[in-house]
Amino acid sequence: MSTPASKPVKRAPRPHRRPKKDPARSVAFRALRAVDERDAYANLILPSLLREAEQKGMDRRDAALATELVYGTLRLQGTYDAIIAACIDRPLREVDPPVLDVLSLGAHQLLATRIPSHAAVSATVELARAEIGDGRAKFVNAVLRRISAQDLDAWIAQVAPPYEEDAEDHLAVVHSHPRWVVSALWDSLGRWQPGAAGRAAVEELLRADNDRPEVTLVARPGRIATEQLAAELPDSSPGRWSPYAVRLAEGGDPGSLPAIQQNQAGVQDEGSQLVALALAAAAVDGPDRLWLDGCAGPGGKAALLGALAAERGAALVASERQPHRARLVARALDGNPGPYTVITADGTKPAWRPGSFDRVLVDVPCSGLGALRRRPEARWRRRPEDVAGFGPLQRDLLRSALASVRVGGVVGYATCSPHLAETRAVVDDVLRGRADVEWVDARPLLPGVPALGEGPDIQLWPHLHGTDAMYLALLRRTA
Ligand SMILES: C[S@@+](CC[C@H](N)C(=O)[O-])C[C@H]1O[C@@H](n2cnc3c(N)ncnc32)[C@H](O)[C@@H]1O
Repeated sequence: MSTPASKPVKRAPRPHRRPKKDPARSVAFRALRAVDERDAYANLILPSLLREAEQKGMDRRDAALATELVYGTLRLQGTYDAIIAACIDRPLREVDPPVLDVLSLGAHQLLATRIPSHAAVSATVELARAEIGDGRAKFVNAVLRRISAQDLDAWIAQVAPPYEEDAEDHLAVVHSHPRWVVSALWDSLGRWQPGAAGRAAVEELLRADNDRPEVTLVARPGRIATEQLAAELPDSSPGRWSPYAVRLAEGGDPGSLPAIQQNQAGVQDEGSQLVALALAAAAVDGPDRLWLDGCAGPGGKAALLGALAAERGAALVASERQPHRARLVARALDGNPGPYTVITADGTKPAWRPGSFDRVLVDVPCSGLGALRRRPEARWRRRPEDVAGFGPLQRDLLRSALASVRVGGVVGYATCSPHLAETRAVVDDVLRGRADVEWVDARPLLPGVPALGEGPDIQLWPHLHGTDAMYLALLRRTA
């Protein structure tokens, strides 16, 4: 029996397989899109996406993975962009932003986590199928396979320009900072640490910006003892410099602590604690009854100042221009052991008589280049012109603070930026030609804190002090 010539068989189309659900990567992708599209802040959008996903059953491990993916990808975006650019044959700016976000998430898993390469590629391609479609998923697959061909060090050696040719460009790619930020940080480090601002030191600083910062709490004096707060947190360790600081073990959730819920303690970087402590420790001539925080929102320093003021029978006025931030200040001060008032006011047009206060803090709006550890997207969003933009307001707020303090009283001018244009340059400009103000050396007011430079003002550094890069100048009215 002969078999009939077989007809060409028409292959049945492969059944469409739905992409697998991966809650961690999907949350991470949505967070990156929100940061990119809506200028969302990762530290605000991510917790709300996680809460939503947890209600649908996401577990803690996936939440931790999503957090690592979002923060890690945003921090190392500059390095990943250079690597992705080397793996595609068109300019990076021609890649659709959602595709680029998926690629960056994949690059982070491949180059900076312990996720095995095959799992990182397949999970990211699944994510691409679910979020941006099958066609683009193929492109993602091809690019990720190229990226997976070598490790991060090999990629950096390939894509970063040689240090000897252009040191700042090299560091910008290796440590994932915009070039202008590398330049500004290096200038400032050179000003404050002249003997220790070579390549190794600036690399340590840039690396510290890419480390996950530990969470530090402040035990507000008069409300809870530091030891008592520490006892509530078994794996915590004492602060390095502030007697009120308690450092949380990794993975702790401070929001759930009774001491935080009752305002006895707060989340506060040690650098911010030191600013408040130094201002409170500065000598004033005469009475010490009324303190002002002129830029108080959201209220971290005001809450510490209020507690310190209460200990010596002084009152605090906490002033903030934006009503919603003034409400946060009121919440932070709620239950303060001594008298305080929260007002909504423009600090450049004081709502009080000149010379009303014994101590004044102005923690002015700034570029935030000292807190890049905490705000992973900030370095990509900020522009050099922002720094110049803050200048007039910073000068006005300092002038106004000097007018608000009485003769013999002290003003603290603080920024969470080490950019010289926002720190010493502002103070020098405001003091130029004035004979009624003297510098107070801030260094002895921070006992035990090393590497504070030649004074009288101080600059803290993440790599040297483990704090945000806070700046503080203390100034006394003399006439
Ligand atoms: C760096 S933040 C202060 C942080 C605060 N000291 C803390 O530790 O929580 C600067 C604050 O100044 C406020 N601000 C901006 N312009 C102001 C003005 N003209 N008068 C008063 N506050 C102002 C901003 O709204 C912002 O809340």
